[in-house]
Amino acid sequence: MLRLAQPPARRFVPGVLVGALGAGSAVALLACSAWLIARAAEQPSIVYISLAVVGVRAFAIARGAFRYLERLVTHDAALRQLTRLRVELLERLVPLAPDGMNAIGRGDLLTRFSRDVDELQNLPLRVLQPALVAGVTAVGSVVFLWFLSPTAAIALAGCLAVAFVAGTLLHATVSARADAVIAPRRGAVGAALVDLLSSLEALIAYGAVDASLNRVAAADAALRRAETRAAIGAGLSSGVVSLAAGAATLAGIVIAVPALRSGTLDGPELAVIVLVPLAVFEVCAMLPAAVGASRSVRSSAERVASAVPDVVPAELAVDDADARPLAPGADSTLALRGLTARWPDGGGAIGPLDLVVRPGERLLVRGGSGAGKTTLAHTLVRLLDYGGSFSVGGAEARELQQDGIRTLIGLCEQQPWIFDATLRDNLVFARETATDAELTAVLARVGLADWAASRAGLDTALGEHGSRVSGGQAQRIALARALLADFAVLVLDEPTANVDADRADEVLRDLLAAASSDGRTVILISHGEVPADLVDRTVTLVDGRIPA
Ligand SMILES: Nc1ncnc2c1ncn2[C@@H]1O[C@H](COP(=O)(O)OP(=O)(O)OP(=O)(O)O)[C@@H](O)[C@H]1O
Repeated sequence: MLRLAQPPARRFVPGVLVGALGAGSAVALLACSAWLIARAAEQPSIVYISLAVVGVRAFAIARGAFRYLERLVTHDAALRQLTRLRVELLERLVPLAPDGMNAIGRGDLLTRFSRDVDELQNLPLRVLQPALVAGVTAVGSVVFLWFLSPTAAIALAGCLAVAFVAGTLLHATVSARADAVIAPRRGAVGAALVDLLSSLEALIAYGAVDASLNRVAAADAALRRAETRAAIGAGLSSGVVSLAAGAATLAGIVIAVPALRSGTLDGPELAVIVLVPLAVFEVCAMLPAAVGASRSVRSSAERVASAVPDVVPAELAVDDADARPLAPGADSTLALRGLTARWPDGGGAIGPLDLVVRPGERLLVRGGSGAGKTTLAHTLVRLLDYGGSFSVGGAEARELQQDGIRTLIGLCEQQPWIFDATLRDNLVFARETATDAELTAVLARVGLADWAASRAGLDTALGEHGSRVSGGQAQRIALARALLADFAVLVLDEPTANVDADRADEVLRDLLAAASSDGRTVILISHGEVPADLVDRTVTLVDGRIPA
Protein backbone atom coordinates (compact mmCIF):
# COMPACT_ATOMS: atom_id res chain seq x y z
CA MET A 1 0.00 0.00 0.00
CA LEU A 2 2.87 2.38 0.86
CA ARG A 3 4.42 1.66 -2.53
CA LEU A 4 1.13 2.61 -4.16
CA ALA A 5 1.02 5.87 -2.18
CA GLN A 6 4.51 6.96 -3.24
CA PRO A 7 4.69 9.02 -6.47
CA PRO A 8 7.12 7.76 -9.13
CA ALA A 9 10.70 9.08 -8.91
CA ARG A 10 10.30 11.30 -12.01
CA ARG A 11 7.61 13.30 -10.16
CA PHE A 12 8.99 12.99 -6.62
CA VAL A 13 12.69 13.81 -7.19
CA PRO A 14 12.07 17.28 -8.76
CA GLY A 15 10.08 18.19 -5.62
CA VAL A 16 12.97 17.13 -3.39
CA LEU A 17 15.41 19.10 -5.56
CA VAL A 18 13.43 22.36 -5.49
CA GLY A 19 12.72 21.78 -1.78
CA ALA A 20 16.45 21.42 -1.10
CA LEU A 21 17.16 24.52 -3.22
CA GLY A 22 14.51 26.47 -1.24
CA ALA A 23 15.94 25.33 2.11
CA GLY A 24 19.50 25.97 0.87
CA SER A 25 18.45 29.48 -0.21
CA ALA A 26 17.02 30.12 3.27
CA VAL A 27 20.31 29.09 4.90
CA ALA A 28 22.33 31.07 2.35
CA LEU A 29 20.09 34.12 2.87
CA LEU A 30 20.76 34.10 6.60
CA ALA A 31 24.49 33.50 6.09
CA CYS A 32 24.70 36.27 3.51
CA SER A 33 22.62 38.71 5.61
CA ALA A 34 24.67 37.99 8.74
CA TRP A 35 27.89 38.52 6.82
CA LEU A 36 26.53 41.70 5.18
CA ILE A 37 25.31 43.31 8.41
CA ALA A 38 28.53 42.53 10.26
CA ARG A 39 30.67 43.67 7.33
CA ALA A 40 28.60 46.83 6.83
CA ALA A 41 29.18 47.72 10.51
CA GLU A 42 32.87 47.98 9.66
CA GLN A 43 31.88 50.72 7.14
CA PRO A 44 33.89 49.43 4.16
CA SER A 45 33.62 50.90 0.68
CA ILE A 46 30.35 49.87 -0.99
CA VAL A 47 32.41 47.95 -3.54
CA TYR A 48 33.31 45.36 -0.87
CA ILE A 49 29.72 44.61 0.06
CA SER A 50 27.87 45.02 -3.24
CA LEU A 51 28.18 41.32 -4.07
CA ALA A 52 26.63 40.42 -0.68
CA VAL A 53 23.79 42.91 -1.29
CA VAL A 54 23.03 41.20 -4.58
CA GLY A 55 23.34 37.81 -2.81
CA VAL A 56 20.79 38.77 -0.15
CA ARG A 57 18.30 39.89 -2.80
CA ALA A 58 18.92 36.83 -4.95
CA PHE A 59 18.58 34.34 -2.07
CA ALA A 60 15.48 36.11 -0.71
CA ILE A 61 13.79 35.87 -4.11
CA ALA A 62 15.08 32.32 -4.69
CA ARG A 63 13.82 31.16 -1.28
CA GLY A 64 10.27 32.34 -2.03
CA ALA A 65 10.31 31.10 -5.61
CA PHE A 66 11.70 27.65 -4.72
CA ARG A 67 9.26 27.24 -1.83
CA TYR A 68 6.38 28.08 -4.14
CA LEU A 69 7.70 25.66 -6.76
CA GLU A 70 8.21 23.00 -4.11
CA ARG A 71 4.56 23.24 -2.99
CA LEU A 72 3.45 23.14 -6.59
CA VAL A 73 5.59 20.18 -7.64
CA THR A 74 5.19 18.05 -4.50
CA HIS A 75 1.44 18.58 -4.22
CA ASP A 76 0.97 17.96 -7.92
CA ALA A 77 2.87 14.67 -7.57
CA ALA A 78 1.03 13.67 -4.37
CA LEU A 79 -2.44 14.51 -5.72
CA ARG A 80 -1.80 12.72 -9.02
CA GLN A 81 -0.67 9.68 -7.04
CA LEU A 82 -3.73 9.96 -4.82
CA THR A 83 -5.97 9.88 -7.88
CA ARG A 84 -4.14 6.77 -9.13
CA LEU A 85 -4.38 5.22 -5.68
CA ARG A 86 -8.13 5.82 -5.45
CA VAL A 87 -8.70 4.24 -8.87
CA GLU A 88 -6.52 1.26 -7.93
CA LEU A 89 -8.38 0.82 -4.63
CA LEU A 90 -11.77 0.97 -6.33
CA GLU A 91 -10.56 -1.58 -8.89
CA ARG A 92 -9.55 -3.86 -6.03
CA LEU A 93 -12.85 -3.23 -4.28
CA VAL A 94 -15.07 -4.15 -7.23
CA PRO A 95 -14.42 -7.93 -7.10
CA LEU A 96 -15.16 -7.85 -3.36
CA ALA A 97 -18.51 -6.12 -3.70
CA PRO A 98 -20.98 -6.85 -2.30
CA ASP A 99 -20.40 -10.19 -0.57
CA GLY A 100 -16.76 -9.68 0.40
CA MET A 101 -17.37 -6.37 2.15
CA ASN A 102 -19.33 -7.45 5.16
CA ALA A 103 -16.41 -7.87 7.56
CA ILE A 104 -15.98 -4.10 8.03
CA GLY A 105 -18.84 -1.82 9.08
CA ARG A 106 -19.97 0.85 6.62
CA GLY A 107 -18.91 3.80 8.81
CA ASP A 108 -15.43 2.38 9.29
CA LEU A 109 -15.17 1.50 5.61
CA LEU A 110 -16.13 5.07 4.71
CA THR A 111 -13.39 6.43 6.99
CA ARG A 112 -10.85 4.04 5.48
CA PHE A 113 -11.68 5.17 1.96
CA SER A 114 -11.77 8.88 2.82
CA ARG A 115 -9.57 9.93 5.75
CA ASP A 116 -7.15 6.99 5.66
CA VAL A 117 -6.62 7.24 1.92
CA ASP A 118 -6.11 11.01 2.27
CA GLU A 119 -3.59 10.32 5.03
CA LEU A 120 -1.52 8.26 2.58
CA GLN A 121 -0.61 11.40 0.60
CA ASN A 122 1.41 12.43 3.67
CA LEU A 123 3.96 9.74 2.82
CA PRO A 124 5.59 11.91 0.14
CA LEU A 125 4.47 15.27 1.58
CA ARG A 126 5.16 14.98 5.30
CA VAL A 127 7.51 12.02 5.61
CA LEU A 128 9.90 11.46 2.71
CA GLN A 129 10.13 14.95 1.21
CA PRO A 130 10.84 16.84 4.50
CA ALA A 131 13.20 14.11 5.68
CA LEU A 132 15.26 14.22 2.48
CA VAL A 133 15.27 18.03 2.30
CA ALA A 134 16.26 18.30 5.97
CA GLY A 135 19.02 15.70 5.46
CA VAL A 136 20.46 17.47 2.40
CA THR A 137 20.28 20.89 4.12
CA ALA A 138 21.92 19.61 7.29
CA VAL A 139 24.80 17.96 5.42
CA GLY A 140 25.24 20.97 3.11
CA SER A 141 25.29 23.44 6.01
CA VAL A 142 27.78 21.40 8.03
CA VAL A 143 30.09 21.17 5.00
CA PHE A 144 29.74 24.94 4.43
CA LEU A 145 30.60 25.75 8.06
CA TRP A 146 33.56 23.36 7.88
CA PHE A 147 35.31 25.81 5.57
CA LEU A 148 34.94 28.62 8.14
CA SER A 149 35.52 26.62 11.31
CA PRO A 150 35.70 22.81 11.46
CA THR A 151 34.99 22.97 15.22
CA ALA A 152 31.80 24.98 14.63
CA ALA A 153 30.77 22.51 11.90
CA ILE A 154 31.28 19.58 14.28
CA ALA A 155 29.28 21.40 16.97
CA LEU A 156 26.42 22.03 14.52
CA ALA A 157 26.46 18.39 13.40
CA GLY A 158 26.42 17.28 17.05
CA CYS A 159 23.50 19.55 17.94
CA LEU A 160 21.58 18.37 14.85
CA ALA A 161 22.17 14.73 15.78
CA VAL A 162 21.10 15.33 19.40
CA ALA A 163 18.00 17.24 18.23
CA PHE A 164 17.06 14.44 15.83
CA VAL A 165 17.64 11.57 18.25
CA ALA A 166 16.16 13.30 21.32
CA GLY A 167 13.26 14.86 19.41
CA THR A 168 12.39 11.58 17.71
CA LEU A 169 12.70 9.52 20.89
CA LEU A 170 10.62 11.98 22.90
CA HIS A 171 8.01 12.13 20.14
CA ALA A 172 7.92 8.33 20.00
CA THR A 173 7.78 7.91 23.78
CA VAL A 174 4.91 10.32 24.20
CA SER A 175 2.88 9.73 21.09
CA ALA A 176 3.93 6.55 19.22
CA ARG A 177 0.83 4.73 20.45
CA ALA A 178 -1.40 7.73 19.86
CA ASP A 179 -0.11 8.17 16.28
CA ALA A 180 -0.90 4.52 15.58
CA VAL A 181 -4.40 4.52 17.10
CA ILE A 182 -5.72 7.82 15.74
CA ALA A 183 -6.77 6.26 12.42
CA PRO A 184 -8.61 3.25 13.93
CA ARG A 185 -10.27 5.53 16.50
CA ARG A 186 -11.38 7.87 13.74
CA GLY A 187 -12.86 4.79 12.07
CA ALA A 188 -14.63 3.89 15.32
CA VAL A 189 -16.22 7.35 15.48
CA GLY A 190 -17.37 7.01 11.86
CA ALA A 191 -18.76 3.53 12.56
CA ALA A 192 -20.61 4.68 15.71
CA LEU A 193 -22.07 7.70 13.89
CA VAL A 194 -23.25 5.75 10.84
CA ASP A 195 -24.64 3.07 13.14
CA LEU A 196 -26.55 5.72 15.11
CA LEU A 197 -27.92 7.49 12.06
CA SER A 198 -28.90 4.37 10.13
CA SER A 199 -30.66 2.74 13.05
CA LEU A 200 -32.30 5.85 14.45
CA GLU A 201 -35.83 4.52 13.90
CA ALA A 202 -35.21 1.39 15.96
CA LEU A 203 -33.28 3.31 18.61
CA ILE A 204 -36.13 5.82 19.05
CA ALA A 205 -38.69 3.01 19.16
CA TYR A 206 -36.79 1.22 21.93
CA GLY A 207 -35.68 4.38 23.78
CA ALA A 208 -32.05 3.47 23.16
CA VAL A 209 -30.91 6.75 21.55
CA ASP A 210 -29.02 7.91 24.66
CA ALA A 211 -27.03 4.68 24.87
CA SER A 212 -26.09 5.01 21.22
CA LEU A 213 -25.17 8.69 21.68
CA ASN A 214 -22.99 7.67 24.61
CA ARG A 215 -21.20 5.20 22.34
CA VAL A 216 -20.50 8.01 19.85
CA ALA A 217 -19.33 10.29 22.68
CA ALA A 218 -17.05 7.57 24.09
CA ALA A 219 -15.51 6.91 20.65
CA ASP A 220 -15.07 10.66 20.15
CA ALA A 221 -13.44 11.08 23.58
CA ALA A 222 -11.02 8.22 22.84
CA LEU A 223 -10.10 9.89 19.54
CA ARG A 224 -9.62 13.25 21.24
CA ARG A 225 -7.37 11.69 23.89
CA ALA A 226 -5.15 10.17 21.20
CA GLU A 227 -5.05 13.42 19.20
CA THR A 228 -4.15 15.44 22.31
CA ARG A 229 -1.37 13.04 23.15
CA ALA A 230 -0.05 13.16 19.59
CA ALA A 231 -0.09 16.97 19.76
CA ILE A 232 1.78 16.92 23.10
CA GLY A 233 4.42 14.62 21.58
CA ALA A 234 4.80 16.90 18.55
CA GLY A 235 5.01 19.99 20.78
CA LEU A 236 7.62 18.47 23.10
CA SER A 237 9.78 17.29 20.22
CA SER A 238 9.69 20.70 18.56
CA GLY A 239 10.64 22.19 21.96
CA VAL A 240 13.67 19.88 22.05
CA VAL A 241 14.62 20.96 18.53
CA SER A 242 14.35 24.65 19.54
CA LEU A 243 16.57 24.00 22.58
CA ALA A 244 19.11 22.28 20.36
CA ALA A 245 18.98 25.26 17.96
CA GLY A 246 19.75 27.58 20.90
CA ALA A 247 22.55 25.24 22.00
CA ALA A 248 24.03 25.28 18.48
CA THR A 249 23.99 29.11 18.48
CA LEU A 250 25.63 29.22 21.92
CA ALA A 251 28.21 26.68 20.78
CA GLY A 252 28.88 28.90 17.76
CA ILE A 253 29.53 31.88 20.08
CA VAL A 254 31.73 29.85 22.42
CA ILE A 255 33.81 28.52 19.50
CA ALA A 256 33.92 31.67 17.34
CA VAL A 257 34.65 34.39 19.92
CA PRO A 258 38.06 32.98 20.97
CA ALA A 259 38.84 32.44 17.27
CA LEU A 260 37.98 36.07 16.62
CA ARG A 261 40.23 37.17 19.45
CA SER A 262 43.07 35.02 18.13
CA GLY A 263 42.54 36.47 14.65
CA THR A 264 41.71 33.19 12.86
CA LEU A 265 38.16 34.49 12.21
CA ASP A 266 36.89 37.95 11.35
CA GLY A 267 33.68 39.60 12.57
CA PRO A 268 31.47 38.80 9.57
CA GLU A 269 32.53 35.12 9.70
CA LEU A 270 31.61 35.01 13.38
CA ALA A 271 28.15 36.34 12.53
CA VAL A 272 27.75 33.60 9.93
CA ILE A 273 28.84 30.83 12.30
CA VAL A 274 26.51 32.04 15.05
CA LEU A 275 23.41 32.67 12.93
CA VAL A 276 23.45 29.92 10.28
CA PRO A 277 22.37 27.18 12.76
CA LEU A 278 19.06 29.05 13.28
CA ALA A 279 18.15 28.64 9.61
CA VAL A 280 19.38 25.04 9.52
CA PHE A 281 17.27 24.10 12.54
CA GLU A 282 14.21 25.74 11.04
CA VAL A 283 14.44 23.22 8.19
CA CYS A 284 15.50 20.25 10.34
CA ALA A 285 12.69 20.80 12.88
CA MET A 286 10.52 18.82 10.43
CA LEU A 287 12.53 15.62 10.97
CA PRO A 288 11.03 14.31 14.24
CA ALA A 289 7.58 15.32 12.93
CA ALA A 290 8.30 13.31 9.77
CA VAL A 291 9.06 10.22 11.86
CA GLY A 292 5.78 10.78 13.76
CA ALA A 293 3.87 11.24 10.49
CA SER A 294 5.33 7.96 9.22
CA ARG A 295 3.56 6.14 12.09
CA SER A 296 0.18 7.66 11.19
CA VAL A 297 0.73 6.88 7.52
CA ARG A 298 1.65 3.27 8.31
CA SER A 299 -1.42 2.82 10.48
CA SER A 300 -3.69 4.22 7.73
CA ALA A 301 -1.95 2.09 5.10
CA GLU A 302 -2.65 -1.06 7.13
CA ARG A 303 -6.31 -0.11 7.49
CA VAL A 304 -6.71 0.57 3.77
CA ALA A 305 -4.84 -2.63 2.87
CA SER A 306 -7.05 -4.77 5.09
CA ALA A 307 -10.16 -3.28 3.43
CA VAL A 308 -8.91 -4.30 -0.03
CA PRO A 309 -6.86 -7.49 0.36
CA ASP A 310 -4.50 -8.35 -2.52
CA VAL A 311 -6.14 -11.72 -2.91
CA VAL A 312 -9.89 -11.96 -3.35
CA PRO A 313 -11.36 -14.62 -1.02
CA ALA A 314 -11.79 -17.94 -2.84
CA GLU A 315 -15.53 -17.93 -2.08
CA LEU A 316 -16.10 -14.91 -4.33
CA ALA A 317 -16.40 -15.16 -8.09
CA VAL A 318 -13.51 -13.59 -10.03
CA ASP A 319 -13.06 -13.62 -13.80
CA ASP A 320 -10.28 -15.92 -14.98
CA ALA A 321 -7.82 -14.25 -17.34
CA ASP A 322 -9.12 -16.43 -20.19
CA ALA A 323 -12.83 -16.01 -19.35
CA ARG A 324 -14.76 -15.38 -22.55
CA PRO A 325 -17.81 -13.20 -23.23
CA LEU A 326 -21.23 -14.77 -23.26
CA ALA A 327 -22.20 -15.60 -26.82
CA PRO A 328 -24.88 -13.19 -28.16
CA GLY A 329 -28.34 -14.75 -28.00
CA ALA A 330 -27.06 -17.53 -25.70
CA ASP A 331 -29.58 -20.11 -24.58
CA SER A 332 -30.76 -19.35 -21.03
CA THR A 333 -30.89 -22.94 -19.74
CA LEU A 334 -29.24 -23.12 -16.31
CA ALA A 335 -27.89 -26.48 -15.18
CA LEU A 336 -26.40 -27.09 -11.74
CA ARG A 337 -24.59 -30.39 -11.20
CA GLY A 338 -23.13 -31.07 -7.78
CA LEU A 339 -22.98 -27.30 -7.21
CA THR A 340 -21.58 -26.11 -3.88
CA ALA A 341 -21.05 -22.54 -2.61
CA ARG A 342 -20.43 -20.69 0.64
CA TRP A 343 -19.82 -17.18 2.01
CA PRO A 344 -16.34 -15.62 2.43
CA ASP A 345 -16.35 -16.31 6.17
CA GLY A 346 -16.76 -19.98 5.30
CA GLY A 347 -20.34 -20.09 6.62
CA GLY A 348 -23.68 -20.83 4.99
CA ALA A 349 -22.45 -23.64 2.72
CA ILE A 350 -24.98 -24.98 0.22
CA GLY A 351 -24.98 -28.09 -1.96
CA PRO A 352 -24.19 -30.32 -3.61
CA LEU A 353 -27.19 -29.26 -5.69
CA ASP A 354 -28.52 -30.71 -8.93
CA LEU A 355 -31.06 -28.57 -10.73
CA VAL A 356 -31.96 -27.67 -14.30
CA VAL A 357 -33.98 -24.53 -15.07
CA ARG A 358 -35.34 -24.35 -18.60
CA PRO A 359 -35.99 -21.15 -20.58
CA GLY A 360 -39.37 -19.59 -19.74
CA GLU A 361 -39.84 -21.72 -16.64
CA ARG A 362 -41.29 -20.20 -13.46
CA LEU A 363 -39.49 -22.00 -10.63
CA LEU A 364 -40.19 -21.50 -6.96
CA VAL A 365 -37.26 -22.17 -4.62
CA ARG A 366 -38.71 -22.63 -1.18
CA GLY A 367 -37.03 -23.16 2.15
CA GLY A 368 -37.02 -22.02 5.74
CA SER A 369 -35.01 -19.11 7.03
CA GLY A 370 -31.28 -19.76 6.63
CA ALA A 371 -31.86 -22.69 4.23
CA GLY A 372 -29.48 -21.09 1.70
CA LYS A 373 -31.87 -19.50 -0.80
CA THR A 374 -30.05 -16.16 -0.95
CA THR A 375 -26.73 -18.02 -1.13
CA LEU A 376 -28.05 -19.84 -4.21
CA ALA A 377 -29.30 -16.55 -5.73
CA HIS A 378 -25.88 -14.91 -5.28
CA THR A 379 -24.22 -17.95 -6.83
CA LEU A 380 -26.50 -17.80 -9.88
CA VAL A 381 -25.54 -14.18 -10.60
CA ARG A 382 -21.85 -15.03 -10.03
CA LEU A 383 -21.33 -12.95 -6.91
CA LEU A 384 -20.30 -16.12 -5.06
CA ASP A 385 -18.04 -18.69 -6.70
CA TYR A 386 -19.03 -22.34 -6.84
CA GLY A 387 -17.69 -25.85 -6.78
CA GLY A 388 -19.08 -28.56 -9.04
CA SER A 389 -20.70 -27.43 -12.24
CA PHE A 390 -22.99 -24.55 -13.21
CA SER A 391 -23.61 -24.18 -16.88
CA VAL A 392 -25.35 -21.32 -18.67
CA GLY A 393 -26.67 -22.28 -22.09
CA GLY A 394 -24.29 -25.25 -22.10
CA ALA A 395 -21.16 -23.22 -21.22
CA GLU A 396 -19.48 -23.57 -17.83
CA ALA A 397 -20.20 -20.33 -15.95
CA ARG A 398 -16.66 -19.93 -14.54
CA GLU A 399 -15.32 -19.90 -18.11
CA LEU A 400 -17.58 -16.97 -19.00
CA GLN A 401 -17.10 -13.33 -18.02
CA GLN A 402 -19.24 -12.38 -15.05
CA ASP A 403 -20.48 -9.22 -16.74
CA GLY A 404 -21.83 -11.32 -19.59
CA ILE A 405 -23.66 -13.67 -17.25
CA ARG A 406 -25.15 -10.69 -15.44
CA THR A 407 -26.64 -9.39 -18.68
CA LEU A 408 -28.48 -12.72 -18.91
CA ILE A 409 -29.35 -13.38 -15.27
CA GLY A 410 -30.63 -10.52 -13.11
CA LEU A 411 -31.26 -10.43 -9.37
CA CYS A 412 -33.98 -8.45 -7.59
CA GLU A 413 -32.69 -8.47 -4.05
CA GLN A 414 -34.61 -8.96 -0.84
CA GLN A 415 -33.84 -5.36 0.13
CA PRO A 416 -33.55 -3.59 -3.23
CA TRP A 417 -31.22 -0.62 -3.20
CA ILE A 418 -33.11 2.60 -3.82
CA PHE A 419 -30.91 5.61 -4.58
CA ASP A 420 -31.62 8.94 -2.93
CA ALA A 421 -32.75 10.35 -6.26
CA THR A 422 -35.81 10.64 -8.47
CA LEU A 423 -37.86 7.73 -9.75
CA ARG A 424 -36.39 8.37 -13.22
CA ASP A 425 -32.81 8.20 -11.92
CA ASN A 426 -33.63 5.00 -10.07
CA LEU A 427 -34.76 3.37 -13.29
CA VAL A 428 -32.78 4.78 -16.14
CA PHE A 429 -29.38 3.39 -15.10
CA ALA A 430 -30.72 -0.06 -16.01
CA ARG A 431 -31.11 1.10 -19.61
CA GLU A 432 -29.47 4.43 -20.27
CA THR A 433 -31.19 4.94 -23.59
CA ALA A 434 -34.70 4.52 -22.16
CA THR A 435 -37.08 7.39 -22.95
CA ASP A 436 -39.60 8.79 -20.46
CA ALA A 437 -42.35 7.00 -22.39
CA GLU A 438 -40.54 3.65 -21.94
CA LEU A 439 -40.01 4.34 -18.25
CA THR A 440 -43.69 5.20 -17.78
CA ALA A 441 -44.69 2.04 -19.67
CA VAL A 442 -42.52 -0.17 -17.47
CA LEU A 443 -43.98 1.48 -14.35
CA ALA A 444 -47.43 0.54 -15.64
CA ARG A 445 -46.29 -3.08 -16.07
CA VAL A 446 -45.22 -3.32 -12.43
CA GLY A 447 -48.37 -1.58 -11.15
CA LEU A 448 -46.82 1.75 -10.21
CA ALA A 449 -48.36 3.99 -12.88
CA ASP A 450 -51.16 5.40 -10.69
CA TRP A 451 -48.87 5.92 -7.72
CA ALA A 452 -46.27 7.73 -9.85
CA ALA A 453 -49.00 9.86 -11.49
CA SER A 454 -50.34 10.87 -8.07
CA ARG A 455 -46.85 12.10 -7.14
CA ALA A 456 -44.46 14.00 -9.34
CA GLY A 457 -44.33 11.26 -12.00
CA LEU A 458 -40.79 10.31 -12.98
CA ASP A 459 -39.52 13.28 -10.96
CA THR A 460 -40.81 11.82 -7.68
CA ALA A 461 -38.03 11.87 -5.10
CA LEU A 462 -37.68 8.46 -3.42
CA GLY A 463 -35.69 9.57 -0.36
CA GLU A 464 -32.58 8.09 1.20
CA HIS A 465 -32.68 4.27 0.99
CA GLY A 466 -36.18 4.68 -0.47
CA SER A 467 -37.51 6.24 2.74
CA ARG A 468 -40.46 7.71 0.82
CA VAL A 469 -41.65 4.43 -0.71
CA SER A 470 -43.20 1.34 0.85
CA GLY A 471 -41.50 -2.07 0.85
CA GLY A 472 -43.83 -3.31 -1.92
CA GLN A 473 -43.20 -0.19 -4.03
CA ALA A 474 -39.44 -0.64 -3.60
CA GLN A 475 -39.80 -4.22 -4.92
CA ARG A 476 -41.86 -3.01 -7.87
CA ILE A 477 -39.25 -0.35 -8.68
CA ALA A 478 -36.54 -3.02 -8.53
CA LEU A 479 -38.56 -5.20 -10.88
CA ALA A 480 -39.14 -2.25 -13.24
CA ARG A 481 -35.37 -1.82 -13.42
CA ALA A 482 -34.90 -5.52 -14.12
CA LEU A 483 -37.50 -5.38 -16.90
CA LEU A 484 -35.70 -2.42 -18.44
CA ALA A 485 -32.44 -4.37 -18.34
CA ASP A 486 -34.35 -7.17 -20.06
CA PHE A 487 -32.70 -10.14 -18.35
CA ALA A 488 -33.61 -13.50 -19.85
CA VAL A 489 -33.53 -15.03 -16.36
CA LEU A 490 -34.81 -13.11 -13.38
CA VAL A 491 -34.16 -14.18 -9.80
CA LEU A 492 -36.64 -12.61 -7.37
CA ASP A 493 -35.31 -13.00 -3.82
CA GLU A 494 -38.19 -12.79 -1.31
CA PRO A 495 -39.97 -10.01 -3.23
CA THR A 496 -42.69 -9.77 -0.58
CA ALA A 497 -40.43 -9.88 2.48
CA ASN A 498 -41.24 -6.25 3.28
CA VAL A 499 -44.92 -6.34 2.34
CA ASP A 500 -47.96 -6.89 4.62
CA ALA A 501 -49.10 -10.51 4.61
CA ASP A 502 -52.57 -9.59 3.26
CA ARG A 503 -51.05 -7.65 0.32
CA ALA A 504 -48.24 -10.14 -0.36
CA ASP A 505 -50.20 -12.32 -2.81
CA GLU A 506 -51.37 -9.32 -4.82
CA VAL A 507 -47.84 -7.90 -5.06
CA LEU A 508 -46.45 -11.35 -5.94
CA ARG A 509 -49.09 -11.89 -8.62
CA ASP A 510 -48.32 -8.49 -10.19
CA LEU A 511 -44.58 -9.03 -10.01
CA LEU A 512 -44.69 -12.51 -11.51
CA ALA A 513 -47.10 -11.49 -14.25
CA ALA A 514 -44.75 -8.67 -15.25
CA ALA A 515 -41.57 -10.67 -14.73
CA SER A 516 -42.55 -13.78 -16.64
CA SER A 517 -43.93 -11.91 -19.64
CA ASP A 518 -41.81 -12.04 -22.81
CA GLY A 519 -41.01 -15.72 -22.11
CA ARG A 520 -38.56 -14.82 -19.36
CA THR A 521 -37.37 -17.44 -16.89
CA VAL A 522 -38.30 -16.52 -13.33
CA ILE A 523 -36.71 -18.08 -10.27
CA LEU A 524 -38.81 -17.00 -7.34
CA ILE A 525 -37.25 -17.38 -3.92
CA SER A 526 -39.60 -17.45 -1.00
CA HIS A 527 -39.78 -18.94 2.47
CA GLY A 528 -43.60 -18.78 2.43
CA GLU A 529 -46.50 -20.30 0.49
CA VAL A 530 -47.03 -19.09 -3.07
CA PRO A 531 -50.33 -19.59 -4.98
CA ALA A 532 -49.84 -22.75 -7.05
CA ASP A 533 -50.92 -21.14 -10.33
CA LEU A 534 -48.10 -18.59 -10.17
CA VAL A 535 -45.28 -21.10 -10.68
CA ASP A 536 -44.63 -24.16 -12.85
CA ARG A 537 -42.45 -26.08 -10.42
CA THR A 538 -41.25 -25.94 -6.84
CA VAL A 539 -37.99 -27.14 -5.31
CA THR A 540 -37.39 -27.03 -1.59
CA LEU A 541 -34.06 -26.23 0.01
CA VAL A 542 -33.35 -27.77 3.37
CA ASP A 543 -30.01 -26.93 4.98
CA GLY A 544 -28.59 -25.93 1.60
CA ARG A 545 -29.69 -29.13 -0.21
CA ILE A 546 -32.64 -30.33 -2.21
CA PRO A 547 -33.82 -33.49 -0.44
CA ALA A 548 -34.51 -36.39 -2.80
N1 LIG B 1 -23.37 -12.14 3.80
C1 LIG B 1 -23.22 -13.28 4.47
N2 LIG B 1 -22.02 -13.59 4.98
C2 LIG B 1 -21.82 -14.74 5.65
N3 LIG B 1 -22.79 -15.66 5.86
C3 LIG B 1 -24.02 -15.41 5.37
C4 LIG B 1 -24.29 -14.21 4.66
N4 LIG B 1 -25.60 -14.23 4.29
C5 LIG B 1 -26.09 -15.38 4.77
N5 LIG B 1 -25.15 -16.09 5.41
C6 LIG B 1 -25.31 -17.40 6.05
O1 LIG B 1 -25.67 -18.34 5.07
C7 LIG B 1 -26.68 -19.19 5.56
C8 LIG B 1 -27.82 -19.21 4.57
O2 LIG B 1 -28.33 -17.89 4.52
P1 LIG B 1 -29.28 -17.42 3.33
O3 LIG B 1 -29.40 -15.93 3.45
O4 LIG B 1 -28.79 -17.97 2.06
O5 LIG B 1 -30.63 -18.10 3.77
P2 LIG B 1 -32.08 -17.86 3.22
O6 LIG B 1 -32.61 -19.20 2.91
O7 LIG B 1 -32.06 -16.86 2.11
O8 LIG B 1 -32.76 -17.25 4.52
P3 LIG B 1 -33.90 -16.14 4.65
O9 LIG B 1 -35.16 -16.72 4.11
O10 LIG B 1 -33.96 -15.93 6.11
O11 LIG B 1 -33.41 -14.95 3.89
C9 LIG B 1 -27.06 -18.68 6.92
O12 LIG B 1 -26.49 -19.57 7.87
C10 LIG B 1 -26.46 -17.35 7.02
O13 LIG B 1 -25.96 -17.11 8.32
